[in-house]
Amino acid sequence: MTDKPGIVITGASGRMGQMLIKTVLESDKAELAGVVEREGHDWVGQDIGIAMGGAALGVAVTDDALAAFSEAQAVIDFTAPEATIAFSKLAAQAGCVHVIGTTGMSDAQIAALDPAARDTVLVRAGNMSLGVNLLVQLTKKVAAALDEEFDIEVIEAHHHHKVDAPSGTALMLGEAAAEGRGVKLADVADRGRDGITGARKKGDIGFTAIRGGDIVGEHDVLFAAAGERIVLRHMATDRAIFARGALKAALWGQGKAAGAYDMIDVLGL
Ligand SMILES: NC(=O)C1=CN([C@@H]2O[C@H](COP(=O)(O)OP(=O)(O)OC[C@H]3O[C@@H](n4cnc5c(N)ncnc54)[C@H](O)[C@@H]3O)[C@@H](O)[C@H]2O)C=CC1
Ligand SMILES: O=C(O)C1=N[C@H](C(=O)O)C[C@H](O)C1
Repeated sequence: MTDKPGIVITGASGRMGQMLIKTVLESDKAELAGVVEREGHDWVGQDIGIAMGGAALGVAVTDDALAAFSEAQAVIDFTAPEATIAFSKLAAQAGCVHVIGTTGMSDAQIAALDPAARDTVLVRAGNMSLGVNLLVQLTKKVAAALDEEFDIEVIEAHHHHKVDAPSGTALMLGEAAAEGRGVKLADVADRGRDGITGARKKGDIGFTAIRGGDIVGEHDVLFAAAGERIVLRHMATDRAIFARGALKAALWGQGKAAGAYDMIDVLGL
């Protein structure tokens, strides 16, 4: 027994799940308390070290999330929307901080997290990296300084496995641009142009999603006016940046009052 917070990673076999497990194992501030995969996955029951192709770690992959959460202080969850909603209820029941990196959640799915946030600390962000959260603040500032003569476009690129578009990060950047402009993103978002779209509507915030190869995650916020352009850019080349941010959030959440938080709160930006 140590006094380091015990962390459970859900979606253990996923791209982020494996990165998160490595990050927790390398940390001297936290311990790996458990790993969860979905029922029927062939990793369930195996030692996580062996499943990941290394030495045994003495932590078995389980599909019993509540049992795993009950032995931990925080859950880091980069899975899928319906799984994340179910985990939010179990994390609240177990009294764990719930760090959510899952993207592609509808407004109704995000609202379904509210009851859990009344009982526990829930930190959710479409991007857990320091760089992107700084970019969010810069985007808000630049959008506030410019008028509608500057067309705002958010362009993102990701690997070919990604299932949701626009990315969670693109939506964070779009929200920041809209907030800077003093408008609601839902009123001005232009997503998925195709065919005879008509000319661009002044004040719209456009989104473009590129999918290909192994791109980790790239985001541009373009402010384009007659005669000049400003581009704010973040390029992720290593998923470790998301995992480090998520672990920071899990540690930050210890002892905090129940509620819904984001990475701007965690990073104090
Ligand atoms: N917020 C951030 O900083 C970042 C967010 N993401 C998001 O994280 C999510 C996962 O991304 P990847 O790891 O690339 O996907 P992935 O497809 O490699 O992994 C998802 C994992 O979740 C597991 N899973 C699904 N349902 C489950 C359930 N009910 N119980 C337990 N496990 C379950 C799957 O079996 C799989 O192992 C996506 O929504 C992605 O957009 C990814 C990178 C950074
Ligand atoms: O699915 C991914 O890979 C990523 N998802 C997040 C998003 O939707 O923005 C964050 C990062 O860009 C990688």
